[in-house]
Amino acid sequence: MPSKIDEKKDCGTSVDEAQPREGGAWAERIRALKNVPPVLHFVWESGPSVVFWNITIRIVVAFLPVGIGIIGRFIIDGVNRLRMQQPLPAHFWWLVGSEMALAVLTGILTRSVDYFDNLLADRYTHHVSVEVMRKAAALDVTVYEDPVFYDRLERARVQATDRLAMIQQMGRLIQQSVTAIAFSIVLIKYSPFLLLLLVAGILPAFLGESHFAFLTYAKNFRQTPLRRQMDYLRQVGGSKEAAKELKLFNLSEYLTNRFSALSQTIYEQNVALNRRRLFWGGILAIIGQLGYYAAYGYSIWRTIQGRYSIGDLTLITTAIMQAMGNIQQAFSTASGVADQALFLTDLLAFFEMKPRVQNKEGGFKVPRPIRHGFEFRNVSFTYPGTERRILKNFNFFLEPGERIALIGENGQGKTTVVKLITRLYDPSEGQILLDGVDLREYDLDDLHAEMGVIFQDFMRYEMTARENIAVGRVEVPHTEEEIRYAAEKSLAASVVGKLHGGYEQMLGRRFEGGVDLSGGEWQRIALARAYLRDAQLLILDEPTAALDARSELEVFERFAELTEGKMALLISHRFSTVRMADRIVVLEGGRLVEEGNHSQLMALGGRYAAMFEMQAASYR
Ligand SMILES: Nc1ncnc2c1ncn2[C@@H]1O[C@H](COP(=O)(O)OP(=O)(O)OP(=O)(O)O)[C@@H](O)[C@H]1O
Repeated sequence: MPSKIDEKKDCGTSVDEAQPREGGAWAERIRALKNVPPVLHFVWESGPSVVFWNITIRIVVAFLPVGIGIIGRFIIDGVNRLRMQQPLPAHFWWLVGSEMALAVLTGILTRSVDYFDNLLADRYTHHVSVEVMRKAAALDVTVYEDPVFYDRLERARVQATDRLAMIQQMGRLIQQSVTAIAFSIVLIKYSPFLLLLLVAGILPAFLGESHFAFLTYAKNFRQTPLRRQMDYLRQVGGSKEAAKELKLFNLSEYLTNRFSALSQTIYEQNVALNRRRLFWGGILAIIGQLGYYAAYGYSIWRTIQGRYSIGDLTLITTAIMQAMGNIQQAFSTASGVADQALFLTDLLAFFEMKPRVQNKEGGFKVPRPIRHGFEFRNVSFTYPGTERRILKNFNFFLEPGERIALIGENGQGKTTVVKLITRLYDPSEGQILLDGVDLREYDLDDLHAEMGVIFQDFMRYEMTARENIAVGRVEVPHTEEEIRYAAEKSLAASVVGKLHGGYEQMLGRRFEGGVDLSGGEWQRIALARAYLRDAQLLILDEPTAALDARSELEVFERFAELTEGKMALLISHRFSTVRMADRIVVLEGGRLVEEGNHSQLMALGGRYAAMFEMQAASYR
């Protein structure tokens, strides 16, 4: 049976997956270079002064080998003069001292470059990770149901945290280019032909390297879904939640085999590519060597002819080696940067994603108090990327001071109503009004601030008990009394009372000293969050399912007290709770089919009465 997710084509945001194809490699690579400027911008933003010093020192370091080479030439020619019975040139020992000073300086500055590289990488990782988290938070909940988005988010996360190499490469590219240019100028001074020989030798190797770097990227890109599956299997295999089922259904072996099969596929693809790279890389490297020896042979020949001195030959040899080494490295670093830039396609695409649910600039503040309440006017809704209409011309209102219970069998659209009233989604057709004004006209943050919502699948934060309650309202500081009051109301106080560390007790098992709670206990803690919010609308979506009947009754008695004068929307399958509502709304097939209070609906003898009787009978 296809899952909900399988059915989706597009979920909330336009995620156009530009799969890199092997054929379009070069065009793709050149296009990817447009990613470099925005990334440089990120790098710059992470620490302008660190970037400045990094580049400045690298440029100084880049010139040092040229200086050392040129001084070396004079030293060698000087010594050679002795052999020809001539005196040492003036300042000879100064030259030796300067060469040594430059060597020492190179050592010091190279270490400083490492220091600034690390500093910058840390800052960049921090900066981009924070931006990724902010962006992910700003996107619709819809995108989290989209596997394409997940792949992209995962790649973006890796790209945000794994770019030390890229930062170093960019710096090195500058340094290598400056050194290569400086030595090339030295060579051109002797003979342009030398430089030509070098470039001819190096170019094929560069093209080969770049091509394979792209293929590696394309391979990694294709492997992302496999890696996600592997991560999932690894996570399930080691998770606390799954441990019981894994043992009892004997699933561990099955999961391990699936993991191994995926891992093997990835391994084989990697080996195939690495073999090709080894073969072609080797051939192209030989061509490079030929270029070097041709230039070397040419200079020896000219020295024998007496056109170059021994010092010249030494300088030329150094210059050839350094120019060749640096050009080669600069090419491969540039290719590395282009490759990294391709990876960054995902990061940048992620940053460009736009949420469907937009916050209106300068939107209205939610009235305090709300006067007329919420109204669903002919609302229809289809989840993005699916065909089925979940709500069909749904009409419904919720007035101030009312407590409404929304009931219906599984999958009738109750939670969907909550998602719409909280603007996690916008209706496909029709309107939702608050005090007669479309919800979309209100400031989204302000709207959310007026709602206290606890969903069926509420979060269990692996934080202290206090923090688990306090996250209900992080916008403003709260007092100790407020936390305790919320805990009293939700019955969480008795749970906290039993904890060794009280409100400071770490919950969950992930961190040291943490203790786990039962489902019902977690639920009470989560409920306290809703109570902590000074919201005008409280929504509880089956929040008490894990509570025993007595606790649930107690929670709702308090709920009734607490919501006095506020609006409350309650979803529950327990009729003992539902009957306490001022009005009960029955949903079926995405439509409102009955509404009224308990006695009215019982008197009507319709669906509500039938469902109520069915549940009552099961208790008899
Ligand atoms: N994100 C989604 N994408 C696509 N379809 C969805 C999504 N969420 C829910 N649905 C579908 O919408 C229908 C209504 O779901 P909803 O969660 O609103 O039902 P419900 O009445 O709250 O059910 P329950 O009592 O089981 O909680 C279901 O058939 C469900 O499969």
